[in-house]
Amino acid sequence: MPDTLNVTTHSFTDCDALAIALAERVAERLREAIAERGHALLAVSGGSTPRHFFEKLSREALDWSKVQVTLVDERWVPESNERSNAAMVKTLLLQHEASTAQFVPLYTDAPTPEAGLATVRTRMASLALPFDAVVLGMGNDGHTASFFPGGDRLPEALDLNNVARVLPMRAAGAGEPRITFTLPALLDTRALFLHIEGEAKRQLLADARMGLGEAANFPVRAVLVQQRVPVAVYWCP
Ligand SMILES: O=C(O)[C@H](O)[C@@H](O)[C@H](O)[C@H](O)COP(=O)(O)O
Repeated sequence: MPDTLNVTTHSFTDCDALAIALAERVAERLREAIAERGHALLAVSGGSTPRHFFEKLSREALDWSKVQVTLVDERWVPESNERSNAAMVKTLLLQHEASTAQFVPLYTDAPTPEAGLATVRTRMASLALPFDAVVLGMGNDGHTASFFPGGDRLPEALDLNNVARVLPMRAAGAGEPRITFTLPALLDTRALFLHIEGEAKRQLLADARMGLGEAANFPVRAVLVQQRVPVAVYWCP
């Protein structure tokens, strides 16, 4: 059901149905890209929400050897750390059918994201942009990717005229330093999904979209009000 010009919400009665539907939709985009261009590029989120979606997507039959997978953002921790998004993607997504996909990490072994930035930028320059699908999540504080409220480089990250694709980000609510694709980089996609679960996030997203109260300043609002690419919200209770 279209909510506004740019946001369409797909609501599911249970989260298993959502994971199946989102996996099918993303797989379809990847197959189309491979048919049209010979390769596909997918960016996914970390955090806890996408786990079930990753498992479903990993079983989708397509030529995964032609797919590059990266993250919309990463916590600056090695893969041995349980908070590593890369480790989760490798375990839950790059298995089964998807085991032959090429993973392009945002993390390097530099001590900080600032110190690793040049290496990450070089690595990301090899991506065959635009993305074919970007799957965002959202935190309870209204962040998406690493666009955290109060983030030290938030204005730069949300600046639609910024030519930088990746930026370090530090914020009180982030847990650890982060590295993130910028908003204009993430909007350079053929399909944009926002996957959220639970009533609290549904309400928060609705408030952010309407610009109500505290949510008017939540970074996720920048994704909802931009007019570059339609947003498909996938929600389950
Ligand atoms: O590294 C991360 O933290 C994510 O990429 C982040 O942007 C995530 O999407 C939200 O924090 C939601 O996280 P949950 O799914 O755990 O609520």
